[in-house]
Amino acid sequence: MSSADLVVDVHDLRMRYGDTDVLRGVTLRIARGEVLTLLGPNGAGKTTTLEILEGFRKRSAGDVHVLGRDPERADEDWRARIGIVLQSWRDHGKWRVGELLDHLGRYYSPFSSPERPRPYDTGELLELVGLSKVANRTAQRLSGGQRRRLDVALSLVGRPELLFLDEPTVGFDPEARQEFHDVVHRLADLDNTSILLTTHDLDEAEKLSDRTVVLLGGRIVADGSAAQLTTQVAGRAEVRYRCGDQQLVHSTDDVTAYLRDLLRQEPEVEILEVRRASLEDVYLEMVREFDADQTPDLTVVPS
Ligand SMILES: Nc1ncnc2c1ncn2[C@@H]1O[C@H](COP(=O)(O)OP(=O)(O)OP(=O)(O)O)[C@@H](O)[C@H]1O
Repeated sequence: MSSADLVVDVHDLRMRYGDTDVLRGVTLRIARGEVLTLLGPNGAGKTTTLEILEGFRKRSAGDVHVLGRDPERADEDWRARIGIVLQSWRDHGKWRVGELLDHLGRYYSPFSSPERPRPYDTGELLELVGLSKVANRTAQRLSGGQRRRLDVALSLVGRPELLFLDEPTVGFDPEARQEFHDVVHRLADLDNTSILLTTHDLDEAEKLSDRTVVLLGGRIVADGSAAQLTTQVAGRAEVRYRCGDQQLVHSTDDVTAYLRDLLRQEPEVEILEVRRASLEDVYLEMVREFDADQTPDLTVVPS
């Protein structure tokens, strides 16, 4: 990957609060258009990492480049290219949703370019986040889920190249969550937006991201697509099927070969199901091993 394709390039990032080392050498790269989920238990240092990359927190050591710049020394021009979900608009609850987006969007006009027109057209943005019907409602009269969508809309108003989302779907109902997932997919596909998100929802990580990294003990202990992590860390899959009146279960690490033989030898097979370990199974196993003070199975998949 050339450095021009990298939106985030972090090497040996360290963060110490008092005498506690929270990040102990994080190395992480994110490519343009990539959606990456950062997983880790409470207190692992996810928010700290995001805040360092956003330029809101000074790191203790390490090299950090975001959109080619060191966030600690970046200017307004750089800031206009990243999207952060803030809740500061909540001081402006009397504004109507559409007007608030129009108003804050004006800040981004000087940073517009032919490839990336800024700001986002308000109508399009309202449509994208599913707030068109409440465009004329004041922000303070929105429901909790709608407020969260407005948070996201405001982070997108400058059509960011890189978007940071810290636990974006907390408090969403299943439908809002699904709609939000569609927004993330559209941003990555249509606008080539790179997205770094944190979540505690493993299903969400699996559905949304191209890559998942797991932060444990201040380091990244696994890095790969959900499929890579589940196959390489968990390995075997379970095949269940019914044959006559028998229900059978077989564990294998070569599902394709096993199924080929099975179907040749047992034409009566029905209700066939293949189950691989989910990302959640793999992640919980890593955390359990870590908590038990064992070295987790450090499978690092080269990106
Ligand atoms: N300003 C600070 N001063 C001292 N310690 C801090 C500070 N900010 C965070 N910490 C500590 O650093 C650790 C990592 O915190 P951080 O918020 O980055 O974790 P997290 O992975 O985002 O957790 P969560 O999943 O609970 O949001 C925690 O132990 C936290 O108490």
